[in-house]
Amino acid sequence: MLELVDVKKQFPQPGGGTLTVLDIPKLSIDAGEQVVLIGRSGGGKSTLLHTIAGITKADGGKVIVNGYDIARLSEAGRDRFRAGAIGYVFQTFNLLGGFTALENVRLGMTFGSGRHDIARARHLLERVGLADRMHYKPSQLSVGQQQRVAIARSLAGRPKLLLADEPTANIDPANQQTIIDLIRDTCREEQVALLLVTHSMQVAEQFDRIEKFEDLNRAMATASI
Ligand SMILES: Nc1ncnc2c1ncn2[C@@H]1O[C@H](COP(=O)(O)OP(=O)(O)OP(=O)(O)O)[C@@H](O)[C@H]1O
Repeated sequence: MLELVDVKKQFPQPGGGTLTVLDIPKLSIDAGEQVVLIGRSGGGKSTLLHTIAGITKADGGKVIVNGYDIARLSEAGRDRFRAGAIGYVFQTFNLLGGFTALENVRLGMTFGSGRHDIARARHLLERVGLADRMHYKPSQLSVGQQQRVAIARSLAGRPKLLLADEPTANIDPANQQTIIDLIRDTCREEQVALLLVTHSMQVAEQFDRIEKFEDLNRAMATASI
């Protein structure tokens, strides 16, 4: 369902020169598989997730999601493809502050199917335990509840792949495991493949497949001037 081949990404640096952040010969994830990615801070894990999602365009190589090489698509094409095939859970949730939980989840469907499936939005919010908070805005929700809305939104467009970038980084320890369980269980139920980045070994050890970023990536973020 996901296959990366010789994916490269460089960034021009503010002080001059270029930083090679990604040089990944190969990474594959099967349909419905759950993979955890660990690695040192600043190594390029978020850049990898952005590249898989098509938020960032790879400089070279293939990023094949569901049979399509998104590295060959235009920015608009990547945006459309992402909306229909990929869910994303951000560290900082990225909810729209002016909209309720239900509206945020419905907006997650807009680009994918072009339809607002209100029943599905409600179902997802019920699934993440927010049946009684659907009409609350993000500022009226706890941080953990906001992340639950973000999880519901990420699945709204019926993605085949969910990318979760340190989804518990801003959650208090007592609620971290609940969020991890929620992501893993809903992915299983919806047969969504999962690639989850974490700094927590306690979280990583729960996965059958642990990938170390340093083993995947030849670049190791060394600057060349
Ligand atoms: N748009 C950009 N322009 C220039 N450099 C960038 C850009 N985006 C990321 N970088 C650099 O790429 C490197 C990798 O960043 P990235 O955010 O992918 O790391 P990370 O592994 O996700 O880190 P963390 O675990 O701390 O979140 C960093 O050194 C960062 O400064």
